[in-house]
Amino acid sequence: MTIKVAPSILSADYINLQKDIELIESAGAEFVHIDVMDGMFVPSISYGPAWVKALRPVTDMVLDVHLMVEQPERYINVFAEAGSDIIGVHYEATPHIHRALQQIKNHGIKAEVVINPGTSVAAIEPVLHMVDQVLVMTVNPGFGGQKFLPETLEKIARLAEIKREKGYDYDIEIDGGANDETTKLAYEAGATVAVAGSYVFDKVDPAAKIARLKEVTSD
Ligand SMILES: O=C(CO)[C@@H](O)[C@H](O)COP(=O)(O)O
Ligand SMILES: [Fe+2]
Repeated sequence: MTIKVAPSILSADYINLQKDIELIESAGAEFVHIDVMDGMFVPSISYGPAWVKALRPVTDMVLDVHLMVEQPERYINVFAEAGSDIIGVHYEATPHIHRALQQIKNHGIKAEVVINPGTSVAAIEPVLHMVDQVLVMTVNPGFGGQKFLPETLEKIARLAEIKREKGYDYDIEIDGGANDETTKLAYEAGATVAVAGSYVFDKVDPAAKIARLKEVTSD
């Protein structure tokens, strides 16, 4: 088995996005990670549902939408209708995380709960039975190119333990500062999906970077 790779288009070439999408897909990436930022929950503003709609017909990769927005309930329907396969909502962004996850599932797509580095696994235990994926932020959200926070490894291991104990089958995704070294550590702790933005796109050969993430996690 190897980790599933989810390149984040936050670090892609927006003018030639289709070229980057084709490149990562042919290199074996399973997911494409779409970071939606509202300028409130995080300082940056990125892109909206029109991007998901535009990407849908040009790829078979899983469209993995990470909503970094306040009160994500306001936007779940439009992102689902745009063609998202997975929608992730932050525990910290709504007082109604259970309802937000239900709202995603009502569209017949996968629901993901996301936790910031300062949030414990215990906070989301009551909703783990209903999620398809848990995203452990391995940096504070808002920007690409930050350094992986090693203290998040403990949370990955705890989520893997709960998964085994309770017989859940959610994917455990990491996001932020992923490279060949940090992805290997996260994989060993139990991560099954790695988001990688700058590591994949900032260097000369994205396909080689994807292959490297697969190589360091093959067992
Ligand atoms: O959600 C986010 C940032 O908030 C990410 O998905 C970034 O796009 C990851 O970028 P790298 O740390 O891999 O450069
Ligand atoms: Fe992300």
